[in-house]
Formats: sequence, structure tokens, C-alpha cells
Amino acid sequence: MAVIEVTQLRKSYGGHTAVDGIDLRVERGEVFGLLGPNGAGKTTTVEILEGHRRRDSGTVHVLGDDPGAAGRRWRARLGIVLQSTADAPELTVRELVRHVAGYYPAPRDPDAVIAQCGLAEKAGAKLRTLSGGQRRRVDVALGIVGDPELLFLDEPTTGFDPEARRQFWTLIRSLADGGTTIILTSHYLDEVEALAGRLAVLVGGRIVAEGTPQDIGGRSGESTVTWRDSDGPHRLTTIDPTALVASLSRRDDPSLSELRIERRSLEDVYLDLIGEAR
Ligand SMILES: Nc1ncnc2c1ncn2[C@@H]1O[C@H](COP(=O)(O)OP(=O)(O)OP(=O)(O)O)[C@@H](O)[C@H]1O
Repeated sequence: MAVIEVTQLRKSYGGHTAVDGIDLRVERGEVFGLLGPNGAGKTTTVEILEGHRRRDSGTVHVLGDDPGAAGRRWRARLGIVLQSTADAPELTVRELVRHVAGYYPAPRDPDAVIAQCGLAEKAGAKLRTLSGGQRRRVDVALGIVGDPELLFLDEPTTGFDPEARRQFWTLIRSLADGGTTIILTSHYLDEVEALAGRLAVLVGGRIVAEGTPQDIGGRSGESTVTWRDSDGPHRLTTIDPTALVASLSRRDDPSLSELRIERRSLEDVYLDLIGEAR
């Protein structure tokens, strides 16, 4: 059975439709990316899945239960890393992680989690003395200490330095390899590309594209070919760059220069998608 099954999910605030008929299915151990511009409906969707917001209509099953009606035992199977921290400035990292571990029936070892999140050296430090990126790592530690079956990560690496991001990616991959299902909301396209097996792009409360990063990023396998000749600079997007380059070279034009082929990134395709859908 799928970990998440959603059909025709809808939610409006007053007259404004935030989620407009979404279908989703996520299997155990998947890292599923949710992308979309500000206001697309990502948080609303995720909060409905977490049981923190009520839906207007549609069916939602998360770990076999309806989040709108599920209880504490169900909740203990989820891990949530929110965009902002609940602050406890005078506690140390270790105290807070141990405290939160106490809420779960079968938590992971707090010290191991602290180490996995790259915080071993800061375990005895008070939260108020941490940098922004270190606090964010604490958020991640709190999200995984309960050994969740399903982990929601909302912009998890905001404020991380590049090394911390790479460490975090390794951690996420190892959690997914261990069978944890992960819903990743991120504005960093490279992060989604690196981690997510599948992703959905949400615009205006609707899914406008869904598939693997390769399906979406390499959709149609388009490349952009740029070059310069006596008429000036040129730029063409094509599914067959080799044929274009061959035809350019057949012209035998001595002014031809700066010929370049760029494969379109997930980010290029994403920007087109959200532009088209608006
Ligand atoms: N509690 C609320 N009351 C009224 N409108 C809301 C509420 N929460 C969200 N909205 C509106 O619903 C739409 C979707 O918001 P949501 O927070 O789900 O977007 P998002 O994709 O998570 O955006 P972001 O990337 O900025 O976090 C927005 O237009 C937002 O203004």
C-alpha cells in the first residue's frame, strides 16, 4: 500500500483556491519533491497530509489513515521539519534533542542523531549560541529523532553552508535507503534533482508536471545551441543539437564562432513550466 494516497484534494481560504484538485501517490522509501513558486499551495498540501489543516474535499490516506481523523500513535510515525524553529534558547542541543526524543515510543539514539546532523561538537552548546545553519541542523535532528516512517522536510537546507548541504544529502539518502519515505519541499532545484526520485511541480494549486527529475528536466531532451556569426549572436533550442551543429558547420562560414551546446537544466524547464502555467 502507498504511504501517501491523495485524490482530488481541494482547499480554499475564503474565495481563494489554494489547492485545486491534486492527485498524489508516494510509495515507501521514495524521496518525493514538491516544487512550486511562493503561494503555489505546497505548504497547504503538506499541512493537510500532516493532519495540521482540514481539507474541503478529496480523499487523503497517509500511512493508511486519514490525517484529519488520526490520533497520537499515527502522529508519532511522522517526522516534521518546519520552515521555522520552535525556540528554546537556554537549552543545549543535547537537552532539546533528548527532550523531543522522549515524546516518541521508539526514538533513535539522540547522540547518534546529533552526530549524523553534524552537530557533535555543538551537543553541549546552548541553542542561542548557534548560527542560523546550525539551528537548522537542530531542526533536522528533531525531525528524525523519533525514527519516523514518513518525514516531511520543508526547505530543510536553508542557511546551510555547501558542506553541510552535502552532509545533509547523504543523511537523507541513507534514511531513504533504510525505508523512510520523504516529502521534500525546496526551492533549490539542484537539491531536488540530487535527492528526489520523483517530483511534482505545483502552480496555482494544480500539479502541472510530475515525474522523475530526468523526465521533467530532460523533458524532450532539449538543448540550447548558441553561436555567433556575421549576423550577430544566435540562440536556438532543439531536441537534436547534433543535427543543428552539423548543418551550421556545413555552411562553412568563417565568421562562425563561440559555438556552444547546453543541455537544459531542471531549473530551466521548471521556470518554463511555471511561466506557462501562470
Ligand atoms: N491560513 C490562510 N488563510 C488564507 N489564505 C491562506 C492561508 N494559508 C495560505 N493561504 C493562501 O493560499 C495560497 C497557497 O499558500 P501556501 O502557503 O500553501 O503556498 P506555498 O506553495 O507553500 O508557498 P511558499 O513557497 O511561499 O511557502 C497562497 O495564496 C496563500 O496566500
